[in-house]
Amino acid sequence: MNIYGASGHGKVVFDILKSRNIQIDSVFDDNFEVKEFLDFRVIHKPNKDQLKKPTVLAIGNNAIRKKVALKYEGVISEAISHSRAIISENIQIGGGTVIMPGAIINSGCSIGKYCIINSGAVVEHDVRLGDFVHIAPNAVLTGNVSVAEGTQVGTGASIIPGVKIGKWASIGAGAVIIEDVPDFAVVVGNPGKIIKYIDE
Ligand SMILES: CC(=O)SCCNC(=O)CCNC(=O)[C@H](O)C(C)(C)COP(=O)(O)OP(=O)(O)OC[C@H]1O[C@@H](n2cnc3c(N)ncnc32)[C@H](O)[C@@H]1OP(=O)(O)O
Repeated sequence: MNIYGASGHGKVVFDILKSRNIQIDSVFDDNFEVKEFLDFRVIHKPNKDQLKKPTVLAIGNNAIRKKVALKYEGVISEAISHSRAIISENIQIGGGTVIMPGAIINSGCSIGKYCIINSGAVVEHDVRLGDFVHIAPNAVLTGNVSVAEGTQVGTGASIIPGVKIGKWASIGAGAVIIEDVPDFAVVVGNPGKIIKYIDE
């Protein structure tokens, strides 16, 4: 399998693959200044042969991940998870999603494509996540929460049951979200308040 993204996030993806005894063939990155990644020489323009192996996207930024995912859609891997994540068998999960160590995903969830469920995040029963969502470390999504495409839920944020969060929004680290959040909103604090909107 290949890793696309010679970054800190890429190192955690590397550990996920190792936890599943999956061989890493090549590491790609668009940045020509990044030449090495762990024991790998970074490839900047992968050729057709190199792209025959399934490729895991290891790009933390949701918008950049979307751009690269659309370019390489045919070669992106199935969802992958660390062997020490706890994942219900009764969930749906889209290709290209990565689940870090210690994450918990409970029954009835529907997780989109190309999401990141980061270390120790809790995704409770019946949560729905759109594509390109990032749930940062230790964030907690309680039952029946929904998060639309491209939104980042910051580290340690908590969202009470049933709240709906719009697309391409950003929930600040440690925020406590007790009401619905509109598209593109940036929300911080306890209780969460909108401080601005992200430029579309
Ligand atoms: C493995 C990994 O590392 S995964 C990485 C996960 N990443 C995260 O969790 C990051 C989450 N991001 C944040 O919390 C960011 O601060 C954001 C997105 C909420 C805001 O970022 P920016 O748009 O750059 O806002 P900026 O830093 O200019 O702050 C704007 C105001 O909000 C305040 N603010 C920013 N973040 C927070 C926060 N989490 N909680 C409370 N207040 C905050 C700032 O103090 C500032 O207040 P002021 O105007 O009174 O000075």
